[in-house]
Amino acid sequence: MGEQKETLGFQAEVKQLLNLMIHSLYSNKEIFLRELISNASDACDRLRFEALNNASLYGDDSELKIRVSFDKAARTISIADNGIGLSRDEAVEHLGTIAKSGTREFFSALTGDQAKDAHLIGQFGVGFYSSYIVADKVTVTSRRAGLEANQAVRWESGGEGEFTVEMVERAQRGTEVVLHLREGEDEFLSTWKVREIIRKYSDHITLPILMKKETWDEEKKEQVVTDEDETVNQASALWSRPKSEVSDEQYNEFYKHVAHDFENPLAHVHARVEGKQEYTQLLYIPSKAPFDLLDRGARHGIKLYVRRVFIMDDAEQLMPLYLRFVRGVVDSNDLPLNVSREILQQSRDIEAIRGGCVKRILGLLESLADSEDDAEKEKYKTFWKEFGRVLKEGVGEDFANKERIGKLLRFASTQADTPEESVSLADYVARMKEGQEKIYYVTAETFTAAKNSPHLEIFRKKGLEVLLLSDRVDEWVTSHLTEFDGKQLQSVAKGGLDLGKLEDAAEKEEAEKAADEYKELIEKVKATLGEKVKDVRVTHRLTDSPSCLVADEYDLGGNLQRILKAAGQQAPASKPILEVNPQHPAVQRLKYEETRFDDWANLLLEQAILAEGGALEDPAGFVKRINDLMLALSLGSAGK
Ligand SMILES: Nc1ncnc2c1ncn2[C@@H]1O[C@H](COP(=O)(O)OP(=O)(O)OP(=O)(O)O)[C@@H](O)[C@H]1O
Repeated sequence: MGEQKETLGFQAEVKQLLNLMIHSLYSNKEIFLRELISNASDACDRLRFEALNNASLYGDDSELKIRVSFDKAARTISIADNGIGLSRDEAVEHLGTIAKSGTREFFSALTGDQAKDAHLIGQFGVGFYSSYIVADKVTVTSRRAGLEANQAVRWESGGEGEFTVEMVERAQRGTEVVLHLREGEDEFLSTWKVREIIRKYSDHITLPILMKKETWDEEKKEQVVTDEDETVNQASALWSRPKSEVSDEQYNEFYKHVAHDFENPLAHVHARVEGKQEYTQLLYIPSKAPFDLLDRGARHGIKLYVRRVFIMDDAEQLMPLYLRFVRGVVDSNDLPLNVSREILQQSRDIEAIRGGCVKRILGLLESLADSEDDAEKEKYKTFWKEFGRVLKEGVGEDFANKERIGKLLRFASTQADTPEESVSLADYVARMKEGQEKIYYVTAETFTAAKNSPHLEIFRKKGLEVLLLSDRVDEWVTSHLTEFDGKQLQSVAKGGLDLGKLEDAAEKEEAEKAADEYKELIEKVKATLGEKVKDVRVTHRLTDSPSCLVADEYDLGGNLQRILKAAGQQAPASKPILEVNPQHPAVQRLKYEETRFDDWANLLLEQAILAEGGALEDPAGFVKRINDLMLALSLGSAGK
């Protein structure tokens, strides 16, 4: 003991968040209670988990509960739990900083527009700091499980940049958060009001939430608080109730608790599985992607319970990475209570449960995607916009479900020519032309680059649809999903273009003639470009552009090579094939060019590289060539 009260500063982000939160969330102020009860419940869950290996942490107090009370005279409301508690250092760390993944993204997404920012804050997680919406001072007194009574901590702050901490005595383990209400917030000093809020937002909490009972005092002619406890919530695990007894609102509130989200989920599935493995699953798809969606190391959202006892958060073995956005609860009847992460990793039972969860989620997505109902269909669109990029990873990750995932994919295509990803592979196949055997796609770094790719010219001319892929992960998708519904997926920028039955005899003949006629020129270009290309040939793909690059059938495409390079990975160097268009005047005149043949040949290559979004090895050389040629042309015309 004897440690002096210390004053410390909040991390800059906390100050900013507090400010924003008080203003943007005021219209929703009662949620502070939900957040504090949620934290109290998490703290009890954490204690139960640590106590699995160290039962002495319970001391003589093993009935976990949450108590909400208020003091009218002092104008305070208090939320107390006998969970894991906080040590001094933990209080300083957890209640003074934000240590979440996605923090940077969150702050850079803020707009200054209150309505929009309220949304973002909700998505980011409001938690403990939401106390300051209604309080102008918050006092947290806490004793970590396992520490002595004199090792408790008192944290206090007016939420304006600084907080104090000091060591104090506390008889019981756990945390009490006392809110000193702001002027005008007296509505929270009513049993009736507080009970209503708890029932609305926190009914699903599995621990009892206790309040003192109130009765009517005849003499005083008013409600008085008695000494008797009553449990305000149902305090039974929501997922263990039959579906018919759970309302949509209850499902939604439970979601907000498990997912630490502010908004309603997009959809949920609730099922009891019987048979070899018995378990209950209540799984949700959020309506918004979290800030750290693309971070494959970010935390997962499934809580594991065994026979209603909380075992762990973030049970990554229960969901594959490509479904890392799913939130919810799995409650097993068969796993041992002392199951650890290590055991989970090798458990066959877990594998079966995980397989069941994946099927359930894919089924839920299919039901949205295939629904006749417009609202459900709209949900699938929202889902795809938020999480499509991640679901795509599944094509390579989950071999067993590859086909099902394939059906759920949505792409942009030349059909609408807009960036909106709305075309399924089944839609594409249904629209395939008579005689078309393959599903064609192009990959590029951006939608615009894909849409304007010279490789599409012949496809546009013939009215053949091409999928326009511009996500990085699309390269991964197409390398794993090589077939759909018996049709091969074919890059329009790879290999020799064989349009098969789509080409008529006259076109074939003309192409052969051109190849013959240009043989000599092609050889000359090839000799000029030397090591820069793998081959040069006459194209079938172009109608307007003079040249384009293609990758050999089994080589990496240009886009993939650039992605790998940007990611600092060693890509096997493969050289492109240059295809030139004999219909183009620039190619035709090359037949007669002598003095500047080298410049022209290089330009054919360089513009093809630029058109597909590549970088030139010698940009200065390119600029010089362009200028020389422009000069030569203008001199030529001036001389006329
Ligand atoms: N009642 C409590 N008992 C023990 N620790 C607590 C309690 N309340 C908060 N904490 C600690 O403070 C941390 C910060 O809480 P806060 O509510 O700000 O964020 P969070 O619960 O981690 O996430 P979110 O913001 O998404 O709710 C918690 O992660 C926890 O470690």
